[in-house]
Amino acid sequence: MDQAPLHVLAGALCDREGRVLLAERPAGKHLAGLWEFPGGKREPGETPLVALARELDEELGIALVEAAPLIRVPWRYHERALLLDAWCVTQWRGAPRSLEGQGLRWCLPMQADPATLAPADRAILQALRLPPHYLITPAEVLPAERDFWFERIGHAIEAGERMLQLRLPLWPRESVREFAASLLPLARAHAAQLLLNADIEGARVLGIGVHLTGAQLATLGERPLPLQQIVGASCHDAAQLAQALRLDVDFATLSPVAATASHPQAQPLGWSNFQELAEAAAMPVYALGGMVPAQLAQAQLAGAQGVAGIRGFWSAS
Ligand SMILES: Nc1nc2c([nH]c(=O)n2[C@H]2C[C@H](O)[C@@H](COP(=O)(O)OP(=O)(O)OP(=O)(O)O)O2)c(=O)[nH]1
Repeated sequence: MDQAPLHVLAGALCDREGRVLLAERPAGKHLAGLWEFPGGKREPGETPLVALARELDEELGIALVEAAPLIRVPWRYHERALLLDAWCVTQWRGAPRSLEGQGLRWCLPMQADPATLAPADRAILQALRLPPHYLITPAEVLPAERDFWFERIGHAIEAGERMLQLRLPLWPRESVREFAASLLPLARAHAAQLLLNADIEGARVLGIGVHLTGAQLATLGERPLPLQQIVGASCHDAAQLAQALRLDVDFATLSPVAATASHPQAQPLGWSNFQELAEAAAMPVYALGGMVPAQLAQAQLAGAQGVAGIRGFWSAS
């Protein structure tokens, strides 16, 4: 019989400049030489926060003051199953120093190289990088409405939205690419991510992200873009989330959480099914379907990275 997974705490110390502290796993330990977030195994009788505070004290000589849950990543390294429980540590006392001879370095999450991290930490890095909102354009937008939507998306980016999917099924593919290219300078100036729906080749050429459809998930054999370009995937059940993980995507949307006008025939998941699926997925998951930005706190309580949406979001931004 499988043993219960090892419960491992990981603390992402976030400083005022938005940098996080990475530690090198010491020689002789499992995954030696790879970078990780400081932490370690929970001991019997400890709560997660007590275990995290102890590890941060032992490894870095700091006292934990404030931390919030970030993501829980179920992972398996050969025979070793673990639950990597990552917290965002926003306040501590003392200056972190290497007490176990481990290398330490501060870096912005966008500048960390995922290939140098312990494999399970890629999901933590994505959770640090990805924003709480994911906006998707309404499917019925016509090519004739281009200028209106150019302005609308521009306003959303200027208002602070950081990730947008261009899903424009009524437009010729070339027009969507041209539209994305024209939005890119503004998006880059604000560090906002643009994703094309399904158009892997367009995303490759433009150097932007792609959001994979369920049909693409089923047929692709590997991640379609380099790690520097973001890849999302539309999922509706555990099998699709598992396939998204095999393809090494950066995040998934899981839908429909609630009844939604765009997919009236789909059976809503509800928050409890959403939570079960999101917690079993080793990647950030956005709640999609009938969502409005005001549901962010509820979605995060259910283990979501954030909320994604079409109608409820454009009216708000
Ligand atoms: N601490 C930590 N461990 C991680 C991360 N990512 C990741 O895959 N792991 C794995 C590596 C190990 O298999 C396991 C944690 O073990 P550990 O060796 O750090 O635990 P510990 O500090 O209690 O060490 P020890 O005294 O038992 O040697 O989790 C991470 O970001 N932080």
